[in-house]
Amino acid sequence: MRLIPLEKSSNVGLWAAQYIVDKINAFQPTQDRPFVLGLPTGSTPLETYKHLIELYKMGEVSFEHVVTFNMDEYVGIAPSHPESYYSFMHNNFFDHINIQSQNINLLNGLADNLEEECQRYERKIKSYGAVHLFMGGVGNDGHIAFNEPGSSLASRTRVKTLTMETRTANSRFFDNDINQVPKLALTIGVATLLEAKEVLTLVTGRHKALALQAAVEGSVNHLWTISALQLHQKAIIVCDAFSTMELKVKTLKYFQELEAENIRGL
Ligand SMILES: N[C@@H]1[C@@H](O)[C@H](O)[C@@H](COP(=O)(O)O)O[C@@H]1O
Repeated sequence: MRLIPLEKSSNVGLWAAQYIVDKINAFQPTQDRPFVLGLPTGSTPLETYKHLIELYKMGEVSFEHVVTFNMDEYVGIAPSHPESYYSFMHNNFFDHINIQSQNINLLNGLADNLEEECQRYERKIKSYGAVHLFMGGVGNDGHIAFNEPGSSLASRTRVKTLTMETRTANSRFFDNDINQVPKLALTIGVATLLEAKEVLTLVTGRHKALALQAAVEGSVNHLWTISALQLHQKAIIVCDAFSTMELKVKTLKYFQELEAENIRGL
């Protein structure tokens, strides 16, 4: 695992955006050989999306031959709902870049048969071989995508019941009314995520400190699904200073020294 400890949360977005752009450009994607990018929602990646849009507008990257797969979607709200992940992705990213609409993949939380929808998604990912780079965030309780505490580390895309903690955290997007927050979601599984060639996780803020500790210093444990990243060959966590509060000084120093070249000035 690589841990990139940066000072400010704004630097996390900048670092991640530049990393993604460099990966896409090095891959030199074409129509027949697209770059496959996995994407999250949430407040944390907003800064990254902002920088990706800027880099696109500056001509530093093209998304014409990029295929995207989102991590998750609420069950029971229409794509047109302002808080659907469909709306989030279009408003904050897709509508501002040159991605082709047929290259955008999101789970459909209104599908008649949710099980079949999840299997369709898994098949679609497999049809591209693998996701080249999956960006993600983490919940306060260490969940990745919507793989809540206790999720099987072998899980695949499926329907998941959201915990009270997640619904409470996300109620800020639903007029602070937990009753408006969907109780179910569709989410890629932990195993689905681990099959990506590379996983880039963004962690910012004091409220994520325990999750970061579980990811880096904890043992692999289904109660903190983020810890499954320890099983991945190429996992990168990029974080700000606030989120490192629960790490041992020794741990932090170790990664700071390892990454000295990559974090200079950030
Ligand atoms: N399903 C999403 C996760 O993918 C995301 O990582 C998490 C944290 O979001 P935020 O970045 O807003 O803290 O929120 C939701 O639960």
